[in-house]
Amino acid sequence: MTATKGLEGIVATTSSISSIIDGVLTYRGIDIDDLAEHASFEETAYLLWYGKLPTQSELDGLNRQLGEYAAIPAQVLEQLKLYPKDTNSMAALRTAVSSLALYDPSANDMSPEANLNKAIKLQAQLPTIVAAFAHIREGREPVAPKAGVSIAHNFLYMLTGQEPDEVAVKALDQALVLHADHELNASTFAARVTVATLSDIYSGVTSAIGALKGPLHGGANEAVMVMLEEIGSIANVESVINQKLANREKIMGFGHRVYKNGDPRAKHLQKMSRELGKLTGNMELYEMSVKIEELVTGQKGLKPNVDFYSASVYTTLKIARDLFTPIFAISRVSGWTAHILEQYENNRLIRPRAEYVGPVNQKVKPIAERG
Ligand SMILES: CC(=O)SCCNC(=O)CCNC(=O)[C@H](O)C(C)(C)COP(=O)(O)OP(=O)(O)OC[C@H]1O[C@@H](n2cnc3c(N)ncnc32)[C@H](O)[C@@H]1OP(=O)(O)O
Ligand SMILES: O=C([O-])CC(=O)C(=O)O
Repeated sequence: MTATKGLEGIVATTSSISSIIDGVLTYRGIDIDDLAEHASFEETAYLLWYGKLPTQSELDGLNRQLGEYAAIPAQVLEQLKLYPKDTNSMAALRTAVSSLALYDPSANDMSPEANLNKAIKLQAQLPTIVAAFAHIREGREPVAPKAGVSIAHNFLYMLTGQEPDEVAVKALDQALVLHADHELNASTFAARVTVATLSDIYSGVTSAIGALKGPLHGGANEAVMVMLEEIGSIANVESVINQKLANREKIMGFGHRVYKNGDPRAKHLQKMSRELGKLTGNMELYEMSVKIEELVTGQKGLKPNVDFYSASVYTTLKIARDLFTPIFAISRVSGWTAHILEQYENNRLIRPRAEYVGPVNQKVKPIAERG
């Protein structure tokens, strides 16, 4: 038995949800480039759950459900008010999602219909939790969700209490499409491992949020913004990045376990970052990002991943840095839940082996003789 560090190259399951083949990402066989240009996030979520794009009446039905479920239980809202105000926003989301299960009478109903319904509920409720926490930690009352608008629109509305402009809604909607699923990434794997014990969907999504939080995965989008802030201005990019590379520090938002020739999602986010910069008359974050890319790709051959340009996109949309990873979760919960449903459909416990490298033939010494 020989271990493969980080399970690199190990094929751990079959799946018909998303694929990465020769650097091309598809959801249910549709190229991400096509979806990013022509599908809304709600259509994309439907595609992930049901395996096909919705007709207009199916989409209307899903939107109605999302609207009905968007309010979170009053108890969860009250609990959010008890969290320390400086709670990490992903920790708050993880805890709140876990507690949603306590107030859902169908939490342990394992029928496929109940699980699909809970997937839609989770999709509807995550944005409400994230926006509510953003207000509560500042001592403000949360803004209640409204029905009849898209998830992107509703989220921006709940965050600011004002009607968002169309450009911002469109940009966020496209970012949500791009982040919705990604084969067997770490958080999706965590979700599948959890539910493969036949634990409930809330446990699976709670595990996934915990895995997404780390800076080697979803947490990288926030870490990219920390780096951009540390650099401060375009004049400092070269010296700071060269120093980091010389120190063999990781440059956040670069590199990928699967893509070695570039992440197909990054170009969409780069374009969005450029267009939003132009529209707002402030191109500095975009220009700094392009310069960083030139240096890192030039010197290390590493390409930007999905997290790199999303940092400048969200900042230009005036979203607080520590909400970037929760926004990733708002999108990825569609993929996590699609994978959870797929795991339940054809389940087997996920239980790999470990290659033992510790001491052998040890004995229990009397306590007085232990060093
Ligand atoms: C949504 C997402 O999860 S996308 C990924 C988000 N994460 C990040 O952006 C964090 C920065 N990137 C990384 O840490 C890595 O590239 C990962 C975690 C994404 C992939 O990691 P792995 O496949 O395990 O690659 P690994 O860490 O082994 O890197 C291979 C080599 O490239 C280097 N490398 C990889 N990424 C980077 C980076 N961002 N900056 C500098 N060097 C890097 C490593 O130091 C290593 O060099 P070495 O062989 O000289 O030691
Ligand atoms: O697939 C991965 O390893 C990470 C990633 O890009 C994602 O989850 O979107």
